[in-house]
Amino acid sequence: MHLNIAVLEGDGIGPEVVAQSIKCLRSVEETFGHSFTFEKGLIGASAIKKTGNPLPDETLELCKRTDATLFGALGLPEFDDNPKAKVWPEQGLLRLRKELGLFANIRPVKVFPSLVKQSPLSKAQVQNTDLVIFRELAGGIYYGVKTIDEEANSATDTCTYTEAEISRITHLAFKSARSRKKKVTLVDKANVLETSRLWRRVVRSISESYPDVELNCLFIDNAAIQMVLDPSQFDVILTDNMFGDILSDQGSVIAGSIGLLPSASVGLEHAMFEPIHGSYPDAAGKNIANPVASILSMAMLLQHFKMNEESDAVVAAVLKSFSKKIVTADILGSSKYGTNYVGDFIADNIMELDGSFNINDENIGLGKSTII
Ligand SMILES: NC(=O)C1=CN([C@@H]2O[C@H](COP(=O)(O)OP(=O)(O)OC[C@H]3O[C@@H](n4cnc5c(N)ncnc54)[C@H](O)[C@@H]3O)[C@@H](O)[C@H]2O)C=CC1
Ligand SMILES: CC(C)CC(=O)C(=O)O
Ligand SMILES: [Mg+2]
Repeated sequence: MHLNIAVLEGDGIGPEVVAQSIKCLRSVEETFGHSFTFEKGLIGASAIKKTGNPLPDETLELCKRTDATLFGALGLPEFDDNPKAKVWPEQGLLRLRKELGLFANIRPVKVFPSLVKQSPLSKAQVQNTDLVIFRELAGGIYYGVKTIDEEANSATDTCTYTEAEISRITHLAFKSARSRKKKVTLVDKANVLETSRLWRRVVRSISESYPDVELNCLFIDNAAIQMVLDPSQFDVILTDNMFGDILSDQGSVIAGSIGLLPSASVGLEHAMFEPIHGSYPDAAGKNIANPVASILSMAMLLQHFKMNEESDAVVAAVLKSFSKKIVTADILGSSKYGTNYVGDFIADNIMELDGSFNINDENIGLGKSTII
């Protein structure tokens, strides 16, 4: 298969972790006889510095005409909370997601057997954790009307959702649950927020079309507790943009490190694959960032194109790196291995599987039918 992939490295550790994914894709290309081409685009702080725009037109056009986008991370401290900044790197990512129609961000949270000890939770609490968060990605408070009144020192952010926005991701979440443990948990704040009440009405109504899937609803504050106490109780978590953003970072602690968790951002026409972490500016250029979240996001890209054997081969190589303790310091404090070394090891160990690797036990937590 030939794929033309847009590569948006972004800022901070973005370029370093994406470089490892490309290395691994070269290995997949060689092992399985595919052909991948890569076209780079600017986004984020580096795009602002070069063009004044966090999402230049060429980048948007690139992502629209290529088969898929591999994204690193963006953001730099000089822009964060800076009242003098006129534009923020994050505006580039939010606009990109909107323009590409990426309405669902699928974030699997899996505790890999060889990393159970890395979780701050006990083995009993985490060993059966295998959940996936369906985070609405194109609406909600991140996109609502904002105001700032400098004189009065007051500001507004507005959270808006429509039935159509809730409905499209809800169907995806229920379809995913059907191929998993048949359970959807809607996480919201319906005791306070009108948008959450709308979510409940729409989701409950849609759930009637999926009688084989159990639906329950949980307030976000309780969900945060439950996720730490007993993450294995969850299968598919369906939630809005901001709650999903925050809850998935919490999930990453359970898995052992935010440097492990991948995601797929999908819509009807386009798809983008991005680690859940940010640009970790303190680590930029130090060769210490964990590349696994980016590499597993790339594995989700392969799944998206039905290259399941190829995706499994990447996951198998990642698992081998865990079992041989070829990991970065966020996983094992005493580790002396850097981003590049771990990336090289994983790329070198991508090979056709001989059948002894049971992907059903060791997958990255994503049922094969979850991606549209
Ligand atoms: N998708 C994106 O591009 C995102 C961008 N951001 C931006 O990133 C910048 C930094 O934000 P933070 O809140 O510090 O979040 P962050 O995710 O960049 O880093 C938080 C902490 O997570 C750990 N971490 C993150 N990635 C890691 C990796 N690959 N390997 C090992 N450890 C890792 C580090 O301990 C780090 O201090 C900000 O400008 C923020 O707006 C934040 C989240 C997502
Ligand atoms: C710009 C932010 C919404 C990025 C982020 O934190 C995320 O998508 O996880
Ligand atoms: Mg986030």
